[in-house]
Amino acid sequence: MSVQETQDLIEKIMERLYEDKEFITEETGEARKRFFQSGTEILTTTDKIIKSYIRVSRDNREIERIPAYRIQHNNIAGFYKGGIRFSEVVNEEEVENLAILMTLKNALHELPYGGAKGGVAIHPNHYSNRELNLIAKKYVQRFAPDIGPTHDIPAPDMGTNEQIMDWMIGEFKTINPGENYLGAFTGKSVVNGGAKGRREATGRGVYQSYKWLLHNWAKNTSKDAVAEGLHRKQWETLRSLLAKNEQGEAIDVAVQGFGNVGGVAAEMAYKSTDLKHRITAVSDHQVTLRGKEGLDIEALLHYQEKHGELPSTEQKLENAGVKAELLDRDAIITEEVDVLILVAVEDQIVDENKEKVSAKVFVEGANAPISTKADRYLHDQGRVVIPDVLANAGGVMVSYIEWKQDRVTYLYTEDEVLEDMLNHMSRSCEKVFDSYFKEGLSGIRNTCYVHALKKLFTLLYRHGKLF
Ligand SMILES: NC(=O)c1ccc[n+]([C@@H]2O[C@H](COP(=O)([O-])OP(=O)(O)OC[C@H]3O[C@@H](n4cnc5c(N)ncnc54)[C@H](O)[C@@H]3O)[C@@H](O)[C@H]2O)c1
Repeated sequence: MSVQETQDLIEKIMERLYEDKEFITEETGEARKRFFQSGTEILTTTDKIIKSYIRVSRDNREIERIPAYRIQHNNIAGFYKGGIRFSEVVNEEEVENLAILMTLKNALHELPYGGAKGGVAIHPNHYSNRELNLIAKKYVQRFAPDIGPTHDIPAPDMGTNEQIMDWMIGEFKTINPGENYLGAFTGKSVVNGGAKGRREATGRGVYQSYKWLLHNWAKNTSKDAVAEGLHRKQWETLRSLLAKNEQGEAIDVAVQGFGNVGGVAAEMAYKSTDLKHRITAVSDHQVTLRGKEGLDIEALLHYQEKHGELPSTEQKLENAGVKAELLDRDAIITEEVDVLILVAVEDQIVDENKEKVSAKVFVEGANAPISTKADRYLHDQGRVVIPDVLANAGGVMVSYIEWKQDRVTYLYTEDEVLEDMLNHMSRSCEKVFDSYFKEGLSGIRNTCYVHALKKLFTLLYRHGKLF
């Protein structure tokens, strides 16, 4: 999804909210029109885009200039919040879009944060630890005036981890002596004030959003309780998956991306006792592995932990003790499965390949892996897309817990953290799926945007920001 697509969707939903006379009943006529125009302008405009270059001296003594970004979209709901991504394809447009999605995600899940995102255009595997440490510290030096526990709070994202956050907080502390530094970054190591269970949180949340829809909702909701039309088709889609389990068959699942989030989501589906799954394909940046009888996910996780990637040759598969067919990286998109969990990068299902996918349920663990047009196409076919803003918020939910514990210097237990996150995710799912299926709103993503934009617009209105 591009920035333009996201902004267009925001505009469309704001028009809908303007027409909804039960929303902000105090304002009518010209004043109402003006307020909604003004709210739409604010929410489709990014507050601040900061681009810089990080100069790094490589181990071979060459000097490299690397583009780096911090983009703050909106903070009406609270301090800016969003991850920092290390990826060679990072660019301004991508980071801005991700910052907008963070504003929407935090509002949807009622977290007291606005939206931001950061990025550094490197492939982390091509840099030594010394070089990564330098890049992390220089990033903080460049962006320090715009970061802080009560201003903008970064976290890990693709290509970054708790080690990078620890280096960043170390530098932040050096630059800002005497300040409350711990809450300036989340996703740190536990010894450094991080929340227990943070690494698993996003993957577990991704799986929870899917499990909640199938196991808690579809299982217990009759067709009559669903709005007529497409939504009933989608109810049938979900019931067809449950029917497989009832007949003793497994639900076939493919997981694109086998990193922090994808690995955990795959493991949750693999080990689930509430629903019976067979993981028939997984992929990473090099390869798709197919195992029609079900892949040994535990062995693959073990291999991934040791080598940082999936086995991509016959010899490596043998070393991993895994039986699988080796396919092209992108083959996973068109695998014949019931559920496709997308946890790699943006723009994986787009206009060009949307007709070739065969899954019935899609879970967006990554941000924006399905384009607006493809989403509409899948929706019109009665298939179900659980969108990024809903599905992948487990990480930021736990970041909120981490930020709170860093303010009072109290360490929540892992059970407390994960229980809090899973309950939070279930509440969000209930809110979204109830209004989507019962009120017949058009698309689950649109439903999420309606909830998020109602909250953001109400805050702008109550703060007196609209004229
Ligand atoms: N980590 C979080 O807490 C978090 C939170 C919200 C959203 N996300 C999103 O989830 C996605 C994955 O994040 P992560 O933290 O697991 O990252 P990661 O770097 O740990 O893993 C990314 C995985 O995707 C694979 N990959 C990269 N390019 C690919 C491609 N073109 N095709 C197939 N696989 C590819 C990598 O090999 C790796 O297995 C990202 O889009 C990220 O923005 C992450």
